[in-house]
Amino acid sequence: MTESSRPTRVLVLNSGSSSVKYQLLDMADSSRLAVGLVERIGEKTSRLVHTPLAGGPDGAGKRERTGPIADHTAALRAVADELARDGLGLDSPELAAIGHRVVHGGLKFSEPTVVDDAVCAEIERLVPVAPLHNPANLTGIRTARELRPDLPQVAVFDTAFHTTMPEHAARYAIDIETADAHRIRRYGFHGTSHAYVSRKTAELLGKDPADVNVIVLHLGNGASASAVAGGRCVDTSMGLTPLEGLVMGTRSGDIDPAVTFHLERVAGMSTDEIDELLNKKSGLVGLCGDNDMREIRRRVDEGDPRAALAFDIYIHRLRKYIGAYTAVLGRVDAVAFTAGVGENAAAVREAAVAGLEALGLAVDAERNAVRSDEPRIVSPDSAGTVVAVVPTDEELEIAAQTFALVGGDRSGGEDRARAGRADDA
Ligand SMILES: Nc1ncnc2c1ncn2[C@@H]1O[C@H](COP(=O)(O)OP(=O)(O)O)[C@@H](O)[C@H]1O
Ligand SMILES: CC(=O)OP(=O)(O)O
Ligand SMILES: [Mg+2]
Repeated sequence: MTESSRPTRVLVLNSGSSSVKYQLLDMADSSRLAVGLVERIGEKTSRLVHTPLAGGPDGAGKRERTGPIADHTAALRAVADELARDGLGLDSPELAAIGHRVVHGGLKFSEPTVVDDAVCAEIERLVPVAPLHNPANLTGIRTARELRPDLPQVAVFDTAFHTTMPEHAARYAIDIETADAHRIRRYGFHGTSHAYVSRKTAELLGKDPADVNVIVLHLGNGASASAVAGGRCVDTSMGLTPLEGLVMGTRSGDIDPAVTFHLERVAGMSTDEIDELLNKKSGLVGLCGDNDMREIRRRVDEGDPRAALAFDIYIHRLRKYIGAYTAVLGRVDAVAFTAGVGENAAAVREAAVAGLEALGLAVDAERNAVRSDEPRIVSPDSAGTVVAVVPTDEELEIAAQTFALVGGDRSGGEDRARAGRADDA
């Protein structure tokens, strides 16, 4: 780095309840310098996998270490040590900022925001509506601030992209005073992915995002659908929390809310037990004991009826959302599949649109079977609506938003961040 050049590197942290995923990117050319993952934090068998990529994208220098990592603070210190071993330490003057995925930003944050004490306090206030995610996000931010107090830390919120939803999509039909008193409404999540994928889908179609209507199906462990009209989110399947909507790895998605009263009154379960049941013991794992779609497909192919039922319920819900968002959008230019399941499970894509020719939807078996990291069309040329696989890249999007906010130097970011905020949550 010469004296006049500005730092261009951004470290992105995605802290989950028991894991930290991270990437170091150079935003001068959007290249990746290192990627890694710490998993099973808090257990004896924690594992850190670190891959430096500066010497080439083959991952040849991959390093792995196992052994207890007590908490997220220890995990981030271990990540900092690994980066330092490659000469990419957090003390580097080439680091422009650290970007953090924050799952719940309420209504206050519709833009990426430079973190200060007030922002931390707001993320903390939202813990009850993102109990699996916000506490880990906050620990990541606090540790990173301790390690580099001089560096801008930018929070990029999962909820931000969905703040454009119209009131009729964002509100629940419950007593309006009660809802407002407790800020109960639909916020939506995975917004960084929905924004990135809807934009990439327009690119794949050779069109301006403003001219394209897309249904994005983000199918990972957590899963959500969104309806994006001309680049703006108009509806999404997750709600007050990431529990609503599609069937997920361990979450139920939509249920009759009276199921919870019934569990309490008739089954004698506590609120915490019901929370745990719906968030961690439901969805695919609750239905068939597995939450990994690869394993479920293997069992389906072997004729396992429980796995087949779980798969069918998952697909049925997905198809209902495709139908619903077709009605919400009126005209659908593309349906884009993304995240671990959406990008890799051809059987899910095929089943999700089977028999929907009347909606213009179909997959071409040969195209659908292709494995690739590139965005690609899997529908036949004759289909009225494009079905596409568009790999998501939340880390790149977080890095880009972070870098754009701090302007590649350490001034000005805060004012712009504040200007981007809505009035109140
Ligand atoms: N080849 C594959 N076929 C089917 N499913 C896959 C494949 N690879 C990954 N998955 C699914 O992707 C899921 C993880 O997706 P991902 O987007 O990484 O989730 P998250 O970010 O929520 O951890 C796994 O649970 C697994 O079911
Ligand atoms: C919001 C959410 O569900 O995130 P994840 O898929 O990472 O659990
Ligand atoms: Mg994910």
